[in-house]
Amino acid sequence: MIPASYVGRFAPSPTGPLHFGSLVAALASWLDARALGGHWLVRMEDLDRLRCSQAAADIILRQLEAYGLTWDRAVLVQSRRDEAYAAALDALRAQGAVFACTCTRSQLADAPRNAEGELVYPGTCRLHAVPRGEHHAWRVRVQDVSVDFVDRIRGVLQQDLAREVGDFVVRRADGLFAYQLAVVVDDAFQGVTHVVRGADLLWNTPRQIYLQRLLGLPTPIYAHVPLVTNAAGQKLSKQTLAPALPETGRRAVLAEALAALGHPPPAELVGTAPADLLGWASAHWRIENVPLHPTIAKPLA
Ligand SMILES: Nc1ncnc2c1ncn2[C@@H]1O[C@H](COP(=O)(O)OP(=O)(O)OP(=O)(O)O)[C@@H](O)[C@H]1O
Ligand SMILES: N[C@@H](CCC(=O)O)C(=O)O
Ligand SMILES: [Zn+2]
Repeated sequence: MIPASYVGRFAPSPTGPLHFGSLVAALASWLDARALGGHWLVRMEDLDRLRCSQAAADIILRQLEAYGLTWDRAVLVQSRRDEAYAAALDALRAQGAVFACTCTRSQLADAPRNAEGELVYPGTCRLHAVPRGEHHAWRVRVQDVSVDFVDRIRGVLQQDLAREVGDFVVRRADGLFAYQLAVVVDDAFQGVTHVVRGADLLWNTPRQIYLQRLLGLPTPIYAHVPLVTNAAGQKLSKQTLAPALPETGRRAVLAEALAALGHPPPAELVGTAPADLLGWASAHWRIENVPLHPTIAKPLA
């Protein structure tokens, strides 16, 4: 069934140019929006001012354009949205859903870790009614609930938030708002109905749904596409030195990205212009054909 109004989005962090892995995520999100007659938005997630730059944001937009991934409406930039995030934090404070945490990294060094290697907050500052000290983070008090959601690719998923994540940070001690809060506020602000993104973010989803419920915001429909890995089996990323998307040979790269998403173009279309490949792909897009396994090796990585 085609939704009455579909809004999708791609939300890169402008810490460097897009690589083949980010192209696969952007392409999946764009195709899903176009195939279902929706709008597709771009949001620059530049919360971390030190790691992000305007130059990288400009390059990303140029890369998306060059690969034919056109967006609707103006690009939303998170570094200009502090007021909205502060209002959301106030709303959480007003309902006693957050507490100030003064734990330092070293104090938390022995805390348990979850399967993703993330620290599970041991609850140290939960019971302090007032902040102890000036520099403190704000953490959401996670009740003993499990969050269920249906991923369009991965099916029904469930996470015991208290056990697997614990109270999580919504504003860091250095004053920066956390990704989890910003993404929830902005997805709602932009009217996003469908999130299609990489599986590296799969287990962030329950935290985001938890915040949406606390803030009275709608929950989008989620789909997480497989992560592209390099020859060493690592996620393609800036940290693993994934090369920037090439400026030549885009047709072949796009065909490779479509194949990674379970939509290899027919032989006669390989080598045609990006717009033709994308036209074919949006007409043939079936999210159920996206591979289910969590990673895909990039042949030439
Ligand atoms: N190797 C990958 N395979 C599939 N999707 C990916 C991969 N790397 C990033 N993505 C997706 O790209 C989107 C934009 O993320 P962004 O470009 O900010 O990547 P990132 O994870 O910050 O990259 P990096 O790890 O290179 O810093 C997200 O939806 C993310 O899930
Ligand atoms: N900016 C996030 C992605 C946000 C999202 O798609 O929810 C990242 O760098 O991975
Ligand atoms: Zn603490």
